[in-house]
Amino acid sequence: MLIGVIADDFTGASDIANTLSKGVAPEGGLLTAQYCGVPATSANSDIQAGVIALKSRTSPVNDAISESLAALDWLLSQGCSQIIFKYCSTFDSTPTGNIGPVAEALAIAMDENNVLVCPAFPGAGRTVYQGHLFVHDRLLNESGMQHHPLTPMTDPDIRRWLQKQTAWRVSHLPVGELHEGRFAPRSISSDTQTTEKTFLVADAISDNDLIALGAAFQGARLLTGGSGIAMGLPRNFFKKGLPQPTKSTVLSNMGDGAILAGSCSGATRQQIEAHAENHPVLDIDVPSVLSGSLDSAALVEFFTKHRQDAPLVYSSSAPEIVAQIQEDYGVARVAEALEQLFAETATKLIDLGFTRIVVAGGETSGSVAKALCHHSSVEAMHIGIEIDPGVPILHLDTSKPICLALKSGNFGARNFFKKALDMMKGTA
Ligand SMILES: Nc1ncnc2c1ncn2[C@@H]1O[C@H](COP(=O)(O)OP(=O)(O)OP(=O)(O)O)[C@@H](O)[C@H]1O
Ligand SMILES: O=C(O)[C@@H](O)C(=O)CO
Repeated sequence: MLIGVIADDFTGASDIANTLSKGVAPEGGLLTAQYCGVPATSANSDIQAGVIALKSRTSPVNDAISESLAALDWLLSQGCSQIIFKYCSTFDSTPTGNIGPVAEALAIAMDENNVLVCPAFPGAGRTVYQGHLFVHDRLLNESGMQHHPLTPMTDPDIRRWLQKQTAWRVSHLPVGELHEGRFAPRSISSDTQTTEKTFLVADAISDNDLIALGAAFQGARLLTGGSGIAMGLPRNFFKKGLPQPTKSTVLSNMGDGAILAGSCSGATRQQIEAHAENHPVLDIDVPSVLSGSLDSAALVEFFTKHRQDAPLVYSSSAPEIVAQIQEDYGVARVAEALEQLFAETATKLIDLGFTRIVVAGGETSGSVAKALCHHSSVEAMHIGIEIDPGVPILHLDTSKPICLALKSGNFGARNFFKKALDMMKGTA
């Protein structure tokens, strides 16, 4: 294993696994596997990039640090020479969040003093300019992310937000300097290294910027960012003579499909609306879930009844409704109840012969993927074709074919759900 990734959620993990697996033309990418948590056993020897999916994005700082360090130990023991800490391209965290503390802990463990920070993912509209994060043409705090149920992003200046989470110095690598070629390959970790512990927030407004950063940081043992930061990294290994891997993930005899949406993000809500135009959908009544009168049996009944018709069940609601529910019942209690409901439902569906499961939302995907991996006794998922930017088909490493798509809340085109199920069947 050459590159190891510690991802703070499951959709983010499949996003960066997709980037590493695709690489950039002409060389392409690495043979990549995604793991549900820290594996208990060693990776297959042909795997070149390993992505450990944690569910630590909203965990307390100390828990996130210890899980991330355990992931680091495993990745280093598999031979990785470069580690990426993957967080969200919208830098999802709170002022007391764990991105800064986890990055610090990993840097200390790896003896790195200057650590890159770059959430940019231009393919999904996320760019960093003058240290500020944009989602398409809006600043982060005007993009809808200011209403996120768990991590409302109210400041677009990544330097200022990160500085709230860390005592390390936070500095800036302006895109102008990158364009002027002032970051010659390999120069960053040698020439500009300072002994003062520093996070370098890098601008990146295009894929080319990320590829240039990948070349400039090829000597870095630790990088942090969104999935875009991995774009330029496989090339560094191919340039050193790594042979291109053979990849084969085949879709055949796939069973019925189901869609579970727990994301309240704008894009997911529009995708649900689009899907509802031609497919059966069920809106979960959250208070009934909390009172115990609505459970996974009811959802399974709905899915079974409509199993041929791409059925979708969702809890997603508008920000004001989510805020009210959270005020009435508590943020954590609602999240836990819904995530458990989705996870239980998904495992029951697998037992009933469903083999294509699409999930929307990072936290929601985390509970569903963990439950399915546990249920099927697998640790690894292989990376298949990309459905929409940042969302690949994942193949569970089981004897009977099971595919998953874990969609980040704001990813995907309007017709994502139908497209995903069709692609998983091999008919799109
Ligand atoms: N109607 C609702 N009311 C309150 N909370 C909800 C509701 N529906 C979902 N949630 C919770 O909100 C959280 C949504 O987070 P999740 O990570 O799944 O989606 P997301 O943030 O849109 O996705 P991503 O992290 O990929 O951007 C989950 O914990 C989910 O259980
Ligand atoms: O970076 C992103 O936007 C996604 O991979 C993600 O982490 C959302 O949960």
